Amino acid sequence: MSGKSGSVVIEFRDVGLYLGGKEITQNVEFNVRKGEFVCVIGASGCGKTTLLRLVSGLYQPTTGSVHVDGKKVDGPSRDVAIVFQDYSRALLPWRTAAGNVSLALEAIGMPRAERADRIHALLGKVGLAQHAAKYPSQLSGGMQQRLQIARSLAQGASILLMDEPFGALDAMTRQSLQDEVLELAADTGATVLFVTHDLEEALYLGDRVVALYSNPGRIARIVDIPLTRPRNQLSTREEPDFLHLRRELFGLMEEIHA
Ligand SMILES: Nc1ncnc2c1ncn2[C@@H]1O[C@H](COP(=O)(O)OP(=O)(O)OP(=O)(O)O)[C@@H](O)[C@H]1O
Repeated sequence: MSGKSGSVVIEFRDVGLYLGGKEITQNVEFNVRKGEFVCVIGASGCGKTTLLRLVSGLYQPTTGSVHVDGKKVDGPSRDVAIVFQDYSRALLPWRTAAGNVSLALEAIGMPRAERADRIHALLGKVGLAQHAAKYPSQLSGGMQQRLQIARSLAQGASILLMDEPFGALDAMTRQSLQDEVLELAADTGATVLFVTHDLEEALYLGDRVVALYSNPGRIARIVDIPLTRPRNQLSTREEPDFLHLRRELFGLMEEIHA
């Protein structure tokens, strides 16, 4: 299903950003709705990560504004979590899976007596209930990613920002993690803004794809992805709509690079 009709949760309102005297983004304007999965693509250095930093409050726009749940972003918020590519470094190695989730609950001040149930429920939600006592080094990459997501949910985040999370992985692992993320997003109702270099990954995952021009980063096109869900690594990638959109986006990226 594409074109989610929920309320708008992320709004870029004519966002411009200068850093160190350089114009990094210009006139960026788009919305992401509740539960939507939006992918951002574009050449290296075009400002994809910058958009995530603007949503997470790590950067403040020079002009325009970014809003989350109708509120102007002016710093980090618990509603928004960044899922890092380097799973192993994002988790505390000396804490078990349960301990890593507990940390987020401790941070929001949840009393100890309530924590165990909540940890169990969150680990269950991401399919790690049987691995609560394991340390991150004993978990696969996919499990570590799910643990990061459980921790994000524990902190109360309903918006996940993912920055090329599968960049360094082999094709098979990448595909299985793509499916895990889609399943988790569907199960939790999270809103996802996902940065990738990979056009086909963007098409496979997204409800919409935002393609950026470089220097400065600005929107080239926003494309709806009307492919049915759940998606399937074989059949979705063979659908005529997928192939058509792939051709269209490749053409667009060639134009952008020309
Ligand atoms: N703190 C900063 N000061 C000055 N320039 C910056 C800063 N942070 C990012 N930039 C510049 O902003 C531009 C966009 O960077 P960004 O990391 O958002 O691009 P990207 O599209 O995510 O790139 P990649 O695909 O290579 O990760 C780049 O030219 C980068 O050099």
